[in-house]
Amino acid sequence: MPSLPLSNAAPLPSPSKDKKHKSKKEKKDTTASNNDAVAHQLNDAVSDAKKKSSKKRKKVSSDEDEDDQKSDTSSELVEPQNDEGLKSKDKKKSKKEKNKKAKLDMDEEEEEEEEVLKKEEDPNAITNFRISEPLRAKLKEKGIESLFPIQAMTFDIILDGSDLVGRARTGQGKTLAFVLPILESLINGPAKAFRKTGFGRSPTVLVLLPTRELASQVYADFEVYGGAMGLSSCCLYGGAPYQTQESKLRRGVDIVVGTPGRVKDHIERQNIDLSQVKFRVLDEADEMLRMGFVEDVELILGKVQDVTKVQTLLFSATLPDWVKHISGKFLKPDKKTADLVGNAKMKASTSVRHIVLPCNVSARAQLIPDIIRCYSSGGRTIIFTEKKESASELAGLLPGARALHGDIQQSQREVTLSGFRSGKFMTLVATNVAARGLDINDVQLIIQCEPPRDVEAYIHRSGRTGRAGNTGVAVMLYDPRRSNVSKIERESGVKFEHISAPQPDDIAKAVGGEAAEMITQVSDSVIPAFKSAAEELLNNSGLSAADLLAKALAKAVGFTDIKKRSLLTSMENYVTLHIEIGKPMFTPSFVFGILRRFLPEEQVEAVQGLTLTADGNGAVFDVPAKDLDIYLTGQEKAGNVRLEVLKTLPRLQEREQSRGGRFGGGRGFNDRNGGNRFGRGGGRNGRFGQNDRFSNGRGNFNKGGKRW
Ligand SMILES: Nc1ncnc2c1ncn2[C@@H]1O[C@H](COP(=O)(O)OP(=O)(O)OP(=O)(O)O)[C@@H](O)[C@H]1O
Repeated sequence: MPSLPLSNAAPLPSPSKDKKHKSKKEKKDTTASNNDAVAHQLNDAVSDAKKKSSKKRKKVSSDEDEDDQKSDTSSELVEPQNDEGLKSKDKKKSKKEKNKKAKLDMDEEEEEEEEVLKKEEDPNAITNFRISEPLRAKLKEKGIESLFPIQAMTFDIILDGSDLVGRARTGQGKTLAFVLPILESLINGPAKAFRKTGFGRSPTVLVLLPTRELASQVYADFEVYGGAMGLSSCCLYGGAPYQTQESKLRRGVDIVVGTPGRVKDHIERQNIDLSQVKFRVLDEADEMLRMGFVEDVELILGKVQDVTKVQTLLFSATLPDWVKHISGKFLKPDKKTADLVGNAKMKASTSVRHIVLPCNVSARAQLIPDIIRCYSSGGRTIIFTEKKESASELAGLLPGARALHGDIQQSQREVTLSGFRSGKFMTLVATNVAARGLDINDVQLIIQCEPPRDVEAYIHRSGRTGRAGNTGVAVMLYDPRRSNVSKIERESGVKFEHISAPQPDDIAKAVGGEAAEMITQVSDSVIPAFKSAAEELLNNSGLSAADLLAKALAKAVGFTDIKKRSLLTSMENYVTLHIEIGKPMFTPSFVFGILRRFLPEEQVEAVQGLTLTADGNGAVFDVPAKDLDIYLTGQEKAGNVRLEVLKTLPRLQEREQSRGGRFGGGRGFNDRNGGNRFGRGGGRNGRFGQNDRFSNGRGNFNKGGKRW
């Protein structure tokens, strides 16, 4: 299979773009870029033009200066003007107009020069591609002046008619990588000849995506850019009324974007004729095929009349081997591959700070608001839970948060997502329904409540931030006793930053400035009104003015109390201890045996999260802060046992999860008693059964499970 270079470097536009469909200007430019001699000439021309332009600029500005000086002098005249004066003013006026015209001509010339320079400096400038004027204008309007690497790399391949498998990290613009060349092909390229026109026309483009939200996002892009080219689109997804979709299809559309379930329904209802489709796109292909949609996808794609005349494109940030294997089913043997991830170790977004933080299930709800305070930079946060119920429950516990998952009615899902996009609320708690593809402005922080079951989910969830060259933070909570953090680290190539729960100092640092700002913004008009109460407080509280002000600052940002958290489970009012006995420790039950030798049963029972250290020489566990002395004095009776309060958490032994078995399943966010407290044994099987998955257009996302 022909494969393109595995590199992250912005590729040069390929020579193939010179073959067809060029405007005069593009022809000139692209030919130059592919021919050294011409390139030289172009360079010379550019520098000549630059010189000329700077000379001209100098001339115009000196004329202007002169003129300005003269007019400055004349403006000093306050006497009524005689004829001479008027004549000289007319002269000046016409000179000024001439200069103005020269300046306008210059502006145009300069603009053109700038374009030439841009093309020279940036090989990915949109002017270097066969992108026609209306599309260029729309891209410019959206602030897009140059293509991202995956777009530049695949533009010609797609426009010239090849099937393609495309992979680039999250947020690198894969959507426009297929939208732009498809649109150009329909209007000015090979697909133009085949495109149906007129009322009731059948679609030429079919794009399939795994979720409704993603379908409507990609549809929006086709509306914007396709609309600029006079093409119409429709979006078919479940949970929305059939009627509107049907009437759009009846009127005829050029592009259909949808989820497999609803598209299949329309086929069965004979609402849609896919026989004339010339482009088939599988976006987030691996997810769609993994979710048991293979048969539906096959059925839908199989509706085209002549498969040899159809171009098929497959895109994702993750393309596991089994997808590459299956792609042979849908794509032609001479398909091209554009892989910007390739064999690179790092598969996840490189503009995201990837962090892991140990946390007991019961501590999540209290911990998350502080993580948001410390890491969201005031932007939006998306929190991922494994289960739908957990998403609803957590959204209910976090002020100003809303839930998004497959059990929520479609109309509500849309309201929620648009509220989040528009900034009506800043925290979204979602299942994997929001993991793929969603592109939401200013998402600064991703929190995953526990490690996902596979590396692809980690890559996509963390990729909801750090998009299009921006940076972001992804924090993953985990239970060190039973997590698959190392597996995710290994498979994603991410080097996780290990941190502990934010402590009062961290929180104060994060929100102290905001609190001070709030106080200083209060008008001085309040002082006379509140002064006597303030003085009374100062005199009677026994606290200094600074202490009282500290309290006021805390209260201004919502704190009436601030507690230390343990390093191990992130639980409030717990302290993390380290135990050593001068020889290796192999199992948690062995450590419990040791504790029983010198502690009353009640204290042993109160131990939380006991985990062996990675070096095998000790263990760590949490104890209630109020009983710390009982533990520390207890050790004095126990010979070679050394207990100490930890300041930083050492690397811990991880017990990797087997597929399908997870820890802590079914426990609520506030349930301290459920689950397997001492980490003995594995999780509960069937954790990823039916109710763990989000639903598709027909509520059956999980019908087949992974089959490849
Ligand atoms: N050439 C470009 N210049 C500037 N911004 C761009 C360009 N191309 C795309 N973008 C913006 O980059 C963002 C990410 O694009 P897109 O959603 O297509 O990424 P993606 O690679 O499909 O990500 P994911 O794998 O998460 O689905 C979008 O906001 C998009 O508008």
